[in-house]
Amino acid sequence: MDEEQPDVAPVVEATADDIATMEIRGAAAIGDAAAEALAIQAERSDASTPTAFRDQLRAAARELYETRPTAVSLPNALRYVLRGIEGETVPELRESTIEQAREFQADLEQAQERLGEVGANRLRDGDVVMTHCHSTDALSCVEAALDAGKHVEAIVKETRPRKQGHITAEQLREWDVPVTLVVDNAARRYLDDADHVLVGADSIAADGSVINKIGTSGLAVNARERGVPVMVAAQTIKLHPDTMTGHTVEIEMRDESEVLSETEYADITGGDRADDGLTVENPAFDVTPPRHVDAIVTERGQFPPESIVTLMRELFGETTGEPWEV
Ligand SMILES: O=C(COP(=O)(O)O)[C@H](O)[C@H](O)COP(=O)(O)O
Repeated sequence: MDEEQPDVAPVVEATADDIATMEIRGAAAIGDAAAEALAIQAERSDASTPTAFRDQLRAAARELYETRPTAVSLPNALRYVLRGIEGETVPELRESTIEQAREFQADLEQAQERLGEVGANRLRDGDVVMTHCHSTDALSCVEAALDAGKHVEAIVKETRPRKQGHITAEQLREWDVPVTLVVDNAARRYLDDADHVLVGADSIAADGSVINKIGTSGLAVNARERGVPVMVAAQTIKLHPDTMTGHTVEIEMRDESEVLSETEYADITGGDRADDGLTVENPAFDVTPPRHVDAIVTERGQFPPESIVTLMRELFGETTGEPWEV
């Protein structure tokens, strides 16, 4: 008989679903939502013993962890909360879990602000940035530059297939930043008009490789060829500690329906769904090697990609592991 699964609050399942379906998207937002879900799990737990409480929390963390594999902000958020919990009784454990989650969320917000100030120092008055996908870490650099009185303009890549660039364009227009929206294939042409490529990250590996939205690596290669510096804005929850011990970052493969509608599929195959001659691949992220990155901007300062491992070791030591596993 299956061992009875510990009760997980419905809001945790709803949050996990929102992350998996990208209702909640972007590494920072995903980390924040995971911490929030653990806090609510703790608040609503009906556990009668400390062991039952911890079992429920681990089950909630596993459910959240299994949503999307690439943004390390998700496991880093789960580790931060689960590792910091103290207490002997259920009320003590409940309070400690909520406290840890709120601390993580506050740190996230402060880190993004500090990161923005560091990144803004790299932006001169009148600079043009080219963006890819939608990164709140990257845009915090633009916001800080605007707050410092600098004029910034943006060339925004739409970022197929889900066009997250539209979110970036909307945010920049709210800040009255002039925006030129282009299709992804136009990026190389418009690099001539850009002073920086400014992107975010889902994970940063120990060798300085940057895992971010699909298309980032090609943009970085073109930027290098055009002599446009590539700035990666990534707070330290994006550092992927498992890569210090040789693990690689899983690249999420998303559904073909994001690339091709049923109608388009039928048009191509003449309506023959059984046509196995058509394959649609939809990797959501790619890996940009450190040689194509000029600076990784964090809340702890900026780092050449080759030296990010020193910060990773300082912050994460050798400890990684998955405290949600029984
Ligand atoms: O690749 C994406 C989002 O991918 P998706 O839309 O598939 O989640 C973003 O550039 C990073 O997550 C950084 O975002 P932030 O700086 O906001 O953490």
